[in-house]
Amino acid sequence: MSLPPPIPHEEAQARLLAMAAPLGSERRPTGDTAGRYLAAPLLARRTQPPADLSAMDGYAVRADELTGPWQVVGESAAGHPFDRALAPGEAIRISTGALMPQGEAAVLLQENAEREGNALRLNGEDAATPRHVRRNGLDFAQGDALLDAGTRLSPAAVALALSGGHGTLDVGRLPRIAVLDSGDELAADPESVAPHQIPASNGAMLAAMCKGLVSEIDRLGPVPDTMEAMRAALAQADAADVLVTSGGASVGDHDLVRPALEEWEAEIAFWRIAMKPGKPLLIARKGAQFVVGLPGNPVSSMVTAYLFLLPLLRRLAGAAQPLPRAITLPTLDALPATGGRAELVRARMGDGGVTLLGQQDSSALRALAASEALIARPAHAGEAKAGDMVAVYLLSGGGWT
Ligand SMILES: Nc1nc2c(c(=O)[nH]1)N[C@H]1C(S)=C(S)[C@@H](COP(=O)(O)OP(=O)(O)OC[C@H]3O[C@@H](n4cnc5c(N)ncnc54)[C@H](O)[C@@H]3O)O[C@H]1N2
Ligand code: MOO
Repeated sequence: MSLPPPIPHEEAQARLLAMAAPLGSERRPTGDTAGRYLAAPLLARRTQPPADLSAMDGYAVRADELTGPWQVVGESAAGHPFDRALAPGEAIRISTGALMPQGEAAVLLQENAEREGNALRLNGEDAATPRHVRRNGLDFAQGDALLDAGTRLSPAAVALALSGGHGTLDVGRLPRIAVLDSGDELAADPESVAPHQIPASNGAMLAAMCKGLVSEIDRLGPVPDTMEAMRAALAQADAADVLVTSGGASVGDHDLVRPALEEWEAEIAFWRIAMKPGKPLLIARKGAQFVVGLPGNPVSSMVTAYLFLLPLLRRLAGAAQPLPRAITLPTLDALPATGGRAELVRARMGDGGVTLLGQQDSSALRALAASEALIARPAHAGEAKAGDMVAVYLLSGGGWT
């Protein structure tokens, strides 16, 4: 069999994303949209703050009377405004977030005031100042652009949308996926594993990675290495927007994913990527459905899911920027020169940089579970010395999922 030459992973990512478009949108209560992607630009429906507010607890005074003394004539509490301008010599009690009185006014901090009955004066510390006033529209004004289409709704973005007067939001519809484990050696029950078997672990790992980006996950398999079994399993994947397979993607006699997909009438878009781990990655389409065929080795499966599957799901869910973002950090260890494939090296965060994990075999789950970052080394790179800057994807506490 003559094999297609492996393509660079950046090119493969671009080709995959160019094939995909957002699935459409649905309207959801804003409070339920964290993690979703905004389907349209969001404009403010109101101004925030809607009036000048006090930023501190204390007293509101006239802006032309910053040193007093004053007479306290009332109060503005949050939600209970004082509804007139101050006359000369007047002050009102004011709390943080409460409306300032009408007219130009300033705030005297409570800690800087001395009060006896309603008589109020400075206590020798700072005078009243307009700096403690939050001006009308400080955050945004009605009609301002708050968020772009395709933005991921972080918890803060949800708060912003609510503050902007939006009780519901149009967000991208989430894809439905099927995740298929394949291989004769896989045991479904990790507590009952014959010596010639290993527990099926990729499906659960992949499902966990996709959670939050999908509406439903159908788990299929483990599917034995026969065309009949594969045929039966694929027949159950018809409702999925994306079918994810792991294993059986390489060139062995029992690697049936590709022939089974072809028989299922999926069209192979590309197969084989110049990256380590992850060379046998396969992308196919059946009508509007995508197939992401991940390599079976657990590390290869995870890394290719991170670089291809999750970006595809994000794009389908409406993300404007679906790819993970690498940052640059010093490597604390020397790294060997690379060959013809880009390398994704499992690493941990160290003191002032990244440090590589000892076991880099693509079957090694212990090192994978310990990894907090992937160092991305280009193909044909020379040796890196300790202290050299390298591109890093953060998987833990900052993973761009
Ligand atoms: N002659 C060649 N052999 C191989 C090549 C190659 O280019 N030429 N590529 C190697 C690379 S790179 C990888 S990666 C593997 C991937 O092969 P497959 O995708 O066909 O995966 P399998 O052979 O089915 O399985 C590999 C490995 O992973 C274990 N596995 C599979 N599925 C699961 C699962 N759901 N849970 C846990 N573990 C799983 C499986 O038992 C194998 O140990 O091919 C190389 N070979
Ligand atoms: O690419 Mo395989 O994924 O090297 O083990």
